[in-house]
Amino acid sequence: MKELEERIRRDGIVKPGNVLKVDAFLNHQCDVKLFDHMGQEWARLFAGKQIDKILTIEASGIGIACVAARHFGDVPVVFAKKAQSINLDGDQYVTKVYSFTKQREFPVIVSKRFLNPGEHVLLIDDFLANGKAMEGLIELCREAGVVVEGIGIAIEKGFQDGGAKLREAGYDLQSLAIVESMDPDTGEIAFREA
Ligand SMILES: O=P(O)(O)OC[C@H]1O[C@H](OP(=O)(O)OP(=O)(O)O)[C@H](O)[C@@H]1O
Ligand SMILES: O=c1[nH]c(=O)c2nc[nH]c2[nH]1
Repeated sequence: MKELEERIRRDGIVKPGNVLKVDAFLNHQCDVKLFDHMGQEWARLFAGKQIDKILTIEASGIGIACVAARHFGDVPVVFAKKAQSINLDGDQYVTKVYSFTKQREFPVIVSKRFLNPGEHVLLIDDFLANGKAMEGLIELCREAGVVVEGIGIAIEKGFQDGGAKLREAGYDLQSLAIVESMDPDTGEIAFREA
């Protein structure tokens, strides 16, 4: 998606350690108009699929998933929580995920009330790196008996192996921008050709 690639080139900062900082528009300050265009693009890419619900993971996936839902018939958005809370009651699907930016493991929790067997779910997130967040969500979906119709990612870092693993496993993975390489010294970013 050209608009997203141009925005990454303009406002993204390449940091050491394979980190792309896009907090000016994606995961701290949010450009809602850009999110809307991303939702529109996913709706085009997943056209014809049955999507009953969107599932994402806190924190950065939530805003993007909510705006995207407007393009999927206002389906509900469920986000997996990364901490237990007195507000989380009843039966839960729980797994663990290693957080790329926080560099530690978190529980990943969804109340059983919000994932019903047989539902068709679209997974959405801001980043795909090593695939740990997606693996966690897929595990919860497997436990719940829901069908993963597709995976929509804003930025995939193609030089990390999350995307390759998911495609190999047969998932319909649609990343709006795939960073092929990035250089923290020059700030140069190369995208995979569509
Ligand atoms: O493919 P992976 O290696 O799992 O990396 C991608 C995940 O990393 C980030 O989550 P993180 O927990 O770092 O930050 P967040 O709380 O801002 O979402 C991002 O939001 C994705 O969920
Ligand atoms: O802001 C971010 N930049 C990244 O490079 C990244 N990788 C996973 N999650 C990420 N979040």
